[in-house]
Amino acid sequence: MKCVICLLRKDLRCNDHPSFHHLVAETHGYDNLLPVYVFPSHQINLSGLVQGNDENPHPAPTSYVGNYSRCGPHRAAFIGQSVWDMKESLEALGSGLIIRAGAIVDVVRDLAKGLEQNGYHVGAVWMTSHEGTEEKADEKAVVSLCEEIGADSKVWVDEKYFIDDRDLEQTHEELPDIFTTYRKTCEPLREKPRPVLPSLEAGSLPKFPDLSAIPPQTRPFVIPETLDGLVEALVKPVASFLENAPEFPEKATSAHPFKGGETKAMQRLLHLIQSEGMKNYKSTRNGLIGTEFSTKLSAYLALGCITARQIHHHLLAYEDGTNTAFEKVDGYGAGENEGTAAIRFELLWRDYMRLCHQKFGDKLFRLEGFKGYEDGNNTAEDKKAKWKTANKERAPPDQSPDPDRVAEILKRFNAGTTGMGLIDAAQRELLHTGYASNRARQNVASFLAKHLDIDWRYGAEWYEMLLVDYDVSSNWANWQYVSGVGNDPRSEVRMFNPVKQAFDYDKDGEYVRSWVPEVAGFSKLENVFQAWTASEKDLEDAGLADNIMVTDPIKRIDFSVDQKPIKPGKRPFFRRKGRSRGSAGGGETSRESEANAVDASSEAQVGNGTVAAVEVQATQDSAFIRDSSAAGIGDRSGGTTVAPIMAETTVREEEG
Ligand SMILES: Cc1cc2nc3c(=O)[nH]c(=O)nc-3n(C[C@H](O)[C@H](O)[C@H](O)COP(=O)(O)OP(=O)(O)OC[C@H]3O[C@@H](n4cnc5c(N)ncnc54)[C@H](O)[C@@H]3O)c2cc1C
Repeated sequence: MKCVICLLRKDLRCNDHPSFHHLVAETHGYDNLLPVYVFPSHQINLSGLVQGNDENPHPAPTSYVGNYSRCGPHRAAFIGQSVWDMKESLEALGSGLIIRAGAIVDVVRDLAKGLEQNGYHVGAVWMTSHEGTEEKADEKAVVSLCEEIGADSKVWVDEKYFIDDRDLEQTHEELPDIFTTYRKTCEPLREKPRPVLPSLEAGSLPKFPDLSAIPPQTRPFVIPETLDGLVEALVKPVASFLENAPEFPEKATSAHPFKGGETKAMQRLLHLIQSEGMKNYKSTRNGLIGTEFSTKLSAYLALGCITARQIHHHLLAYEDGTNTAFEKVDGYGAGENEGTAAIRFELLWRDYMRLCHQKFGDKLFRLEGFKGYEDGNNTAEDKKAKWKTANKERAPPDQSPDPDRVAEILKRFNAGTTGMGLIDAAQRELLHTGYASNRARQNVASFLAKHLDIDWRYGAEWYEMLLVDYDVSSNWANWQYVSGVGNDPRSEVRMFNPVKQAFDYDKDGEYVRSWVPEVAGFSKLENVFQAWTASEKDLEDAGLADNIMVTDPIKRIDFSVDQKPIKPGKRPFFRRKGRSRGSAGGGETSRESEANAVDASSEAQVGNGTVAAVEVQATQDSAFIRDSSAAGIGDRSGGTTVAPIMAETTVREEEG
């Protein structure tokens, strides 16, 4: 009996799955199909799956710069749920899923050998292509193994993206370095995705092999027999990742309480259309609190529980009025609207991040980013020297702040005790829930890379550990973008003012108050967003006078809503050294100006016990002149002339 092994990785869905579809719709010559998922030892800590007193033969996978776990508890649970859902869905279709742990190629070798011994000939191993150095190495290893054992191999195109790779206008090398230029080659976006593949019907897949013929999981691992058991085993070794982590605050709620899997992904998608979440997306996407402000589809997309074209397809049905399930929704049958267009735009960003990864390869993980050291006006030495590290071996002898201080800052950055309210709230939300909004992520990345000048890869790796929706391309390329080493054409001058951002996007301080309960009692927003600005009395009343966020904030930003610098008298623990600069008013327009102007030339030193000068003064208005005529849906900048000192600080955008 001829069997094909279908190795699943980040394609954890039954529907709109090319290789399953092929097995149902085309002639192929396989009698049996064995779907397999392997928890990969190089990315997930497998110690919780080890039986008895045996030892895990694989070292705990940790990151390169920060030595953090590669996959933390939130994503470990989400992956476990997604795999289990896949198993149940395949069983409902009359097939099944074998779950294994270890090195992918070893698992495939063992399975192929055992199946051959039990009367099944493994004719082929199929897998879907995924980005990532390790993913590519696994693909190569499996292809070599197939050559060794005389089986065919096939690496399928990853079809979970918006525009199919085969329909792109350009090769990887030709990919424009500016998103807008790329986007223009794809318009109109609504016409670009391929149709979704037909749903699978029960009994349509080739037969699952006899269970008795499938070799068991090799020692020392044991795969639990229940979902709860599996999730517990995956989470256990990585559950504790931060000493003295702040407690989950009583008043905070997770924006991402969702469970993994194709079934949940589809439920979420239908809910988003039926609740008008998609229609209203453009105006709500910058929210910070609750489940409804953006789609929360990212984790499902990252694991391939859903494809971007499935999202598009359902939006089409709503826009074209072809699915009565949506007939009561405002805008049914009325064509593309602002919200649905904006979703497509974001999905294209996701495509673009992956294409950049393909174009630049391992530069994705380098400190100097896609840009490299030779780009721009600065020398390679200047560029290298900008980045502070906690690594004593790599730090130059005169690094300021020194590596110990950087290590301390990083601990506080990770724990959310920097004293910068928005950043602390975002970091605490992340560590408790595995999610933070795009707005919060941009601010966090900008804070680390542009305000503190710390090697941005610490942040990217921390995100890699904690994000439930971690995706190698989206995470690292976004970190590069915000850190100014990636594909942001105005990266040198663009940075976020996290205080102004908090005033703009957390208007009542609800987000910061809920995740940083220490500051919840302050009545003035500026105190909520930077506790050190509170009066001595208010600090005493709040029990914060000796709190490190007040006595040693990592950064102080001189910002007030009335555009007046904060008076020195209001800073009880703050010795002002420098003169802050004023800024010209300008006025931001629309969603395009997503960040806010700061004086990049008055950048701070990282606080060093004794406090640095007042580094940044920002006003509510940013000082740039905008030609808003160029901005359309999705365009976040339009043509922009940047004023000499103050710079526009939009997010992720685009050509000037
Ligand atoms: C520093 C940083 C790190 C990030 N790391 C990741 C990551 O590891 N994985 C990830 O999926 N996204 C990442 N993003 C992008 C974005 O923040 C998330 O996709 C988004 O917040 C997820 O929430 P959502 O699904 O509700 O998004 P929505 O606002 O509902 O957007 C819809 C979908 O569009 C895509 N999308 C939206 N914004 C972006 C973007 N900037 N880049 C790429 N795709 C986007 C996502 O697939 C998202 O699910 C990162 C952004 C920043 C600034």
